[in-house]
Amino acid sequence: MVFAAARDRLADVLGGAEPPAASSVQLKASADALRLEVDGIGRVEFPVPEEQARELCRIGQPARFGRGEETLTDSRIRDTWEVPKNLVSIEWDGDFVPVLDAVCDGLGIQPGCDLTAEFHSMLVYEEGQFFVTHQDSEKDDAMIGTLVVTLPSVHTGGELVVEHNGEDIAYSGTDSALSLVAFYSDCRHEVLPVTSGYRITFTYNLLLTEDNSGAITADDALLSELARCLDEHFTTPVTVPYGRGEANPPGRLVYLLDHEYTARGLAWSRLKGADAGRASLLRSAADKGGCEAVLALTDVQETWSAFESGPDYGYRYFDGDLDDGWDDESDPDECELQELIESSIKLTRWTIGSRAEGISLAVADAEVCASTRSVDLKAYASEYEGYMGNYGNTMDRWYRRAAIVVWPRDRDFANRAEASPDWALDELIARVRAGDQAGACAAAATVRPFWDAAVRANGQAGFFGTALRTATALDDVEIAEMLLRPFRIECLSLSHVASLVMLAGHFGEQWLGELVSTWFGDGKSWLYGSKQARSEWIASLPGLCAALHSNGNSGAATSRHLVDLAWGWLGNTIQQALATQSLRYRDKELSDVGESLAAVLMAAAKIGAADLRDQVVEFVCHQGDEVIVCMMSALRSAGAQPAETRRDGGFDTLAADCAIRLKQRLATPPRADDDWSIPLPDGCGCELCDTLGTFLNDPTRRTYEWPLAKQRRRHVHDRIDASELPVRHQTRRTGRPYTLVLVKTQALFEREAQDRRRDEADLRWLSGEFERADGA
Ligand SMILES: O=C(O)CCC(=O)C(=O)O
Ligand SMILES: [Fe+2]
Repeated sequence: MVFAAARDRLADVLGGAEPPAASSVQLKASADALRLEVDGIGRVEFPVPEEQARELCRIGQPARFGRGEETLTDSRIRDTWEVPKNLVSIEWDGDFVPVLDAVCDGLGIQPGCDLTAEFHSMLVYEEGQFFVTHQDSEKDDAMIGTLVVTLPSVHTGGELVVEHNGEDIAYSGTDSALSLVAFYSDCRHEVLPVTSGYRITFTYNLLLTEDNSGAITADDALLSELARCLDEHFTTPVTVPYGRGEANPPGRLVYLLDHEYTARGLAWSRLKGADAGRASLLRSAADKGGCEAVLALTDVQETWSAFESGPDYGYRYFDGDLDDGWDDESDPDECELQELIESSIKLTRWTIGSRAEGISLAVADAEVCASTRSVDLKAYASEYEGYMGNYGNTMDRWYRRAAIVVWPRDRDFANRAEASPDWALDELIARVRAGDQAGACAAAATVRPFWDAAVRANGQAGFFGTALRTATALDDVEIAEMLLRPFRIECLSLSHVASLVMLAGHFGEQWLGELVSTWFGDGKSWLYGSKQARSEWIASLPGLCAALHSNGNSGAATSRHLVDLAWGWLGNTIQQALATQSLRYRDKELSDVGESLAAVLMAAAKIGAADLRDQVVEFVCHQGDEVIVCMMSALRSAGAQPAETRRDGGFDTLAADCAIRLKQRLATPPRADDDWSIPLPDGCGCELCDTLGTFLNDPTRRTYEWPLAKQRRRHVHDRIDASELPVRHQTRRTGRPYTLVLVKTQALFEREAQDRRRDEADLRWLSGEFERADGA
C-alpha cells in the first residue's frame, strides 16, 4: 500500500471539494431584451438587415489590438470593424442583472459576489473577417473576464472559439436570439473567419467588485481533514538522501492554483473558477491550523523525457498563440511526453497583508502540491531537444502559476526572511527598538539554515549596512557572526565606516578581523566577474582606509587588516598573471591589475603602513621584466597624486626601478634585418620541442618542412599557438606522414618594433612625471 504525502492528499481534497468549473459559458436571450441605436443609422433592427450591417461597416474603423504596451492594427491578426463607442447607445430592457447572475453561475463564481459588465466595444465582421487566437488583457485590476454579446444576424462562420487547458469550445451566434458568451481572461480565444453575411458583437469587460473570498461556508469535517493534512505536512520530516544534512519538516506549503493571473489582478477577492472556492477552503483550514496563507506567483519549469511522434498521433503541445504577451515561436515538433525528469519552482512574487513584494525563492519539491498538474495546463513556452548523444530527447515546459503559500505562524519570520533578508533585518531592528531584544534574537536564530543562501540570492550589497546595524543592535556574538558571515567584502564602502567601528567596539577587534577575512573569501576560485568586482572594490580602498584610520584604534586596526588582505589577494593575482602563457592575455591582466596595485600602495600610504609598502615594492621589483606593464599601469594611475603620496606610497621607488629596466631594454640593439631567431619560451622539453627550438633559434632559417604524424603535428601546433609565436604552421597533405610546414613571419620584426616604441613612450612619460626616474 502506498501512502500519499499529506500535501498530495490536501490537493486531492481541495480538487474534489471544488471540481473545476467551466471557464466559459453561453446563454441565449431574446432579442427583445435589447434596444440599439447608432448615430447616423438610427435604430438597429433585429435580425440586423444587410443594409444596416453594411452601413455599420462604413462608419467603423479597423479594430486595433494590444501587443505588450503597444496598440496596433494588422489585418493579418485582427480584421474587423469597430464602431466608434460614442456613436453607440445600448439599452437593456429591464435589468442586465439576471443575465450576469446566470454568468456567475455558469463560471462558478461564488454567490454573493458582485459581477458588473462594462461596455468595451462594438464590432462588425464582414465576409472573410476574423480575429486570431489571443488573450484579452486585464484592462482593470478588477477585470476577471470578457462577455461577448452576438446580435441576431444572418451569417455563417465567425464562431467564437474559446480554449482552456487544451480544450476548445466553439460558440455560434444565431439570426433570431442574442448569444452571450462569457469567459475568464486567461482563456485564449479566436473568431474564425465569417464565410457569409455579417457578424455583429458587443464586448464587455467583466469586473468582480465584491469580495468573494469569505463566501464559502465549508463543512467542518472537510476543514478538519485539510487542517490535519497541514499539520502532518508541517511535522513530518522530509526524507533527504543520506549525508545531505538533517531531515527537517518542510517550512512551507505551496498549493498551485489552476487559472492564470497577472501580478495586478491577483487578489483573494478575484480568484477565478474553482480557485476561489479552493482558496477559501485552504485559507480557513490554515487559520484553523494556526497557519498563515498568502497569495503568490510562481515560475515553474518541467523537463520531460519525450520522443517525436508522427503527425498521426501524439499531442500538439504548443500553439503559436497571440496574446498580450505575444509569442511568435513556432510549434516544437509534435512530441509524446513520457516521464517527468525534473521540475523546479520559484516563487517570484507574493502579497503579505497589503504589501506586494517581488521575490526570488526556490521551493523544494516536497513543499509543492496542486490539484491540477502543470503538464495539463497551457505552457507559456516549451522547447524540444532532440537526441544529442548523452542528453536530449527532452521537452522543457515553462508555466507561470499562481499559488497559495501556507506556513505555520511560528515560522512566519523565517519564511518571510528567506524571501527578503532586507525586510528581516529591518524587522529585527524594529523589534529591538520596541524593547523585545530576546524575541528579536530568537527570531534571528530561525534564519540560520538558509541565511547564507538567502543573502547571496538577494543582491547583498543593498542591505549590508542594515545587517551591520542589526548585528550591533541584537548584541549577541553568535547571531552577529551568522548574520554577517555571508557578505562579500565588495559590499563594504565608506558609508559603513561608522557601523564597522561600532561593531568592533561591541564584539572586539579580533572578532571583526576574522569576519573581515571571511568576507574576503579564500581567493582561490576567482571567476572573471568577481575579479573585476574585487578590483573595483580595491580602487575604493584608499578612501575607505583613510576614513577608518581616523576613527580610533579599532578603525585603524581594521584599516590595516583590510590593506593586508587586499595585498594578499593582489600578490596572488599578480603572480598568476605573470605565469600566464599567452602574451597578449598576460599583458592585459597585468595592466588591469596595475590600478589595484596603485590603490593598495596609496591605501598603505594613507594609514602610514611603511612596512607593508616596502614589502609590496620589493615584491614587484623582484619580478622579471614582464612586470613592467603592471608597474607602468600602477604609476599612470598614481600620476595625478600629490608628490607626498607618491613618495609615501613607494611610487618614486617603483618609477626609478621601472626606468632602469626600460633603459636596459632599449640599450640592447634592435634586431638586425636578417636575424630570424625566435626564442622559444620555457615549457615542454620533449624531443619535438627540442627540434622546434633549434629551428626557431637559428637566425638564418625561415622555413622548415617537417614530416610528422598527426598527434605530433598537433603538439607542435599547440606549442606555437600557446606562445603566440610569429610562425605560420600549415599541413601539406601529401605523402605519408603529412608534412608540417613552418614559416617565420614578418610579425617578428613588427612586434619588436612596436614594443620598442612603447618602451620609449613609457620612458618619456616616466621622465616627465617622476624626477628620480630621470636622474637614475
Ligand atoms: O468578436 C468577438 O467575438 C470577440 C472579439 C474579441 O475577442 C476581442 O475584442 O478581444
Ligand atoms: Fe478577445
